Amino acid sequence: MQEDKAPMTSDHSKLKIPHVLTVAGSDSGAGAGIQADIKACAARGVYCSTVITAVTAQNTVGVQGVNVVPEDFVGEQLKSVLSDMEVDVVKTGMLPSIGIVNVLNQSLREFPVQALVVDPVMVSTSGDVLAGPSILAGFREDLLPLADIITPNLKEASALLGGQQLETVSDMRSAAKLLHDMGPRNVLVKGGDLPDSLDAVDVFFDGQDFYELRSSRIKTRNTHGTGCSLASCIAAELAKGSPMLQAVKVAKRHVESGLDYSKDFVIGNGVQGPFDLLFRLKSYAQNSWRQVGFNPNDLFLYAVTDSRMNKKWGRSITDAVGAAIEGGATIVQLREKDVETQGFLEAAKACLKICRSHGIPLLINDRIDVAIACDADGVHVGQSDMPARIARTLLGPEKIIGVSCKTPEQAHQAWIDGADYIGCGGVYPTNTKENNLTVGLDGLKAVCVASKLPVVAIGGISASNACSVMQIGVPNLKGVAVVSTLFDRESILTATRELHVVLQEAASMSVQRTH
Ligand SMILES: Cc1ncc(COP(=O)(O)OP(=O)(O)O)c(N)n1
Ligand SMILES: Cc1nc(C(=O)O)sc1CCOP(=O)(O)O
Ligand SMILES: [Mg+2]
Repeated sequence: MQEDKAPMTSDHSKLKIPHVLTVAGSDSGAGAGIQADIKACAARGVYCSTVITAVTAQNTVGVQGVNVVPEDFVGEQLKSVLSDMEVDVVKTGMLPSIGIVNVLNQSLREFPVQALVVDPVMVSTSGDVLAGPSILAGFREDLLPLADIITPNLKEASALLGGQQLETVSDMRSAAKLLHDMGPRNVLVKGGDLPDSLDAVDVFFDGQDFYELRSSRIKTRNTHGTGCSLASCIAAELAKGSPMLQAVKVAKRHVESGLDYSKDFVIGNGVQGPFDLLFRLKSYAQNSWRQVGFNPNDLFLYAVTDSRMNKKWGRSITDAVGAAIEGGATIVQLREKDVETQGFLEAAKACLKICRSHGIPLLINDRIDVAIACDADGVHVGQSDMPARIARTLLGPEKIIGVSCKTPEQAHQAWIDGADYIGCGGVYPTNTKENNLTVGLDGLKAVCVASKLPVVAIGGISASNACSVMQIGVPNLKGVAVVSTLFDRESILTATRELHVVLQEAASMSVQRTH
């Protein structure tokens, strides 16, 4: 042992991460199996280790091949993880041989865990058989009695019950009861394939009470992996310490949202596509997988909307935003102070469409919730709004965050908090924002000089004074943000064009000065 190395410590009290071990097959198409389990646990914020029982060649068409991992090596993987890594919950998926069922059984007796979730995978959703009838006996005799919950679909429940037909919710209740008699402490019979059912109904039985868990049926071909993901979400919630029914309900809701978010994905040519539980992929649904990121030059002509002005001139917010973009606005902020949340969200979605079609970023003033709900490009917050640091946590690393600052200290804090730019004002007195402190050109300059972030000037700026603002001679002042100059005018298009011309002239003058 090297003398200068710090001794290993076994102090695990620092942060115990909930841990699910999934014992399942690999799905090369990554919709189901081990891949789905890892995604589900990640989405639920739980660590996931893996024991691979088989490697399958599969895609959206079906299963083309299965290579079963020798049972000794499954045992070796189980021992590696269970002997060392403090697993809370074991979740099983594809167990393709009776030998593997036996090895698992022995391992669980040697290394007991808090809970065992058994998803009795036998037939893939494409109809391919993943575990033959010989395994049924192993399931029934060895695994079900150890399980805290089993999660069969209708076909699997029927197979475990010797081929009994299950066609109604009442059949599902009887099946849940019979399966419960085989030893598991809880049973969830999934009714996704129930004929003539408008809702998706699952029956949960805890040995005493039945619960019919209903949700609306989401029309999509992308359902491959829902079973594995549901069982993994249940395991993840149990690992966090949730009671069983609560874990099942949360998992079901999570899978439903995943189905909804990924319902329009086009992956593969087969009849059944994968769905994805990593919600951030939802932005794919809006085609916003374009490269994202903040370009400080976008602050050049920053249009900030105002619902009162639109009302006064009798125009819709979408017309206002469209005209500002046509006139040369390079970024748009929706600052709708007196609209209700639902109206704001609808307006934001409509404006986002227009902005995306022109490659113009759209930010939301104050309302992080609305920005998240419509997947806007970012937010602008002031000193008494949601702190930028928290906004960053909520919005993630890619979204744009702007912060209003009137002093160098605030500018420094905005940088520490992970903001992308600073809005500094009021440069001049303004009627748009009540009781706004005017900092003047000197105040603007002091903030720009202190700021490590790009700055946009705001407050009382118009085509007649924008040139003086841009000429204060600091390289990180990137543009002006304006409300009334654009939106309290008869023609937004003309007003934006006028300001754009002035800003371009100011920019070319500053280029001439530096040469
Ligand atoms: C670009 C830009 N700069 C400053 C502000 C003002 O934000 P805030 O101080 O939060 O005031 P309200 O706009 O919320 O009244 C801004 N909106 N945009
Ligand atoms: C929204 C806002 N913030 C300001 C600040 O000083 O932070 S001034 C302001 C209003 C800007 O409107 P107009 O362009 O009509 O003067
Ligand atoms: Mg604000």
